Amino acid sequence: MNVRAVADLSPAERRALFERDAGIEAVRGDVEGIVDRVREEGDVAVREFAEEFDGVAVGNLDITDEAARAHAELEDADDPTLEAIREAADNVRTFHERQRPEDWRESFAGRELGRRFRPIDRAGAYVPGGAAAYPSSALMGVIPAVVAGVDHVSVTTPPADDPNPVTLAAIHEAGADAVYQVGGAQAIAALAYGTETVTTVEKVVGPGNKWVTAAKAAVQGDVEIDFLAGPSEVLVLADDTADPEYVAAELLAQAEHDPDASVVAVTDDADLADAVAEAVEAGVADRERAETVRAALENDASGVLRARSMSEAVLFAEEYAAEHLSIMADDDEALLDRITNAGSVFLGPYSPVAAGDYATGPNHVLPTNGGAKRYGGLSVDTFLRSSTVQRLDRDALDDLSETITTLAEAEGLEAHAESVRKRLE
Ligand SMILES: NC(=O)c1ccc[n+]([C@@H]2O[C@H](COP(=O)([O-])OP(=O)(O)OC[C@H]3O[C@@H](n4cnc5c(N)ncnc54)[C@H](O)[C@@H]3O)[C@@H](O)[C@H]2O)c1
Ligand SMILES: N[C@H](CO)Cc1c[nH]c[nH+]1
Ligand SMILES: [Zn+2]
Repeated sequence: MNVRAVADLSPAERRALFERDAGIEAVRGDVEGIVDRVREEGDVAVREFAEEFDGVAVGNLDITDEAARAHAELEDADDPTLEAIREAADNVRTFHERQRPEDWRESFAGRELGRRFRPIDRAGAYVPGGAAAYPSSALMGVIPAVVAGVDHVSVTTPPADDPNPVTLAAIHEAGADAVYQVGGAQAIAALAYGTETVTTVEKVVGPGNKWVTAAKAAVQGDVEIDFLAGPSEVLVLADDTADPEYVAAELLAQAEHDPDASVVAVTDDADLADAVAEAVEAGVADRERAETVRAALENDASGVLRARSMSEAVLFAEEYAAEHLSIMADDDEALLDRITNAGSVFLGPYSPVAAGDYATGPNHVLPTNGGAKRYGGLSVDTFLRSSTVQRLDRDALDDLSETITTLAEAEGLEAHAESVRKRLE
């Protein structure tokens, strides 16, 4: 990786970093074709796409019972992976239970006003599983829905000749009601529009590669979605106290997700920048998934950057609006105070992003492509809708009547004004 100065970035380089789209735009047309076919042809199209993109001749699309069996088998074998899933699930559940909002009512001046929160009925969570298996994403997608009280949670995950038992067990442990072996854009379309086998849902959530993410953008409007959670990203904001090996480890970790992943380090220390670039190079060689890692590192949206000051580095981080922001610096809290745009922030040398990816409890389904400027990650709120409640006594209506009727008349809506006057006659 070569080191570039933030101040010397060309307009095209800045665009690649700040308007990164992880290849999603390029597959939009293909994805629309996939979505349309699933909408029109249902299971037939889903099976054809499974053959074409996953190389699997799918038997039964519904694998809910297989997930329960995989879970029971790991349990019978006292499998340590199931133990890890359970501990992670407990932490995710605990963190999300704190997010459940309380209904409230307040009375004053004869007005009783309030807000109530109710879960949606049916949610669908995509659990990725193309190049790697993602049992952790099953916990992150399903548990918040269960905590919110969603009545029916479906999961789709890519098909395989030998489905990953750990992913299936995690989906079951998380509390999914139905599991379908469908991957990619076709899975998102199946959840959005329904097929003979896959039940339609009210909201589709979850992360995935560029095809999954483009499909969520395509169905948005016909069905609710959480937000776009595409190929992973990390931005490390580091000063001269950071260990270059730790910074490099963060870049390598998120780079192994996808050739379209974006990984960046920005620092005011020129020596650190050089050392990070060197450590990344040394770390790519001979590793598993080296091709994926190399492609992600060479991405136009990745790089090691030198800033003239930590203030310039912070401004860069604000504009970048990373999915994951790791701050390894002496006064990390002071830097954090100046940051508003980030999906999840990891403070200090002992808080690797992997801790949040798997085990601490906060959700790892987070906005990519700068979405952190506009919304936060998956949470219990994602699965709730609110309604407001109001009750007025006669005096309270009388007190407000002038305001109501004046505004109604200003809008030319006489029947609105009349509905108030009638009650006060
Ligand atoms: N942002 C987040 O919160 C977050 C969280 C976890 C994972 N992720 C991301 O999820 C992604 C997982 O990607 P993955 O590929 O391993 O699994 P995936 O399940 O997202 O994608 C696999 C599917 O892609 C489809 N596909 C593959 N090649 C295709 C082609 N040429 N045309 C059409 N469709 C095709 C197939 O249908 C396959 O089932 C990674 O990008 C990872 O970074 C993001
Ligand atoms: N880093 C991913 C979110 O972008 C989540 C994940 C799952 N497994 C490992 N990592
Ligand atoms: Zn990760």
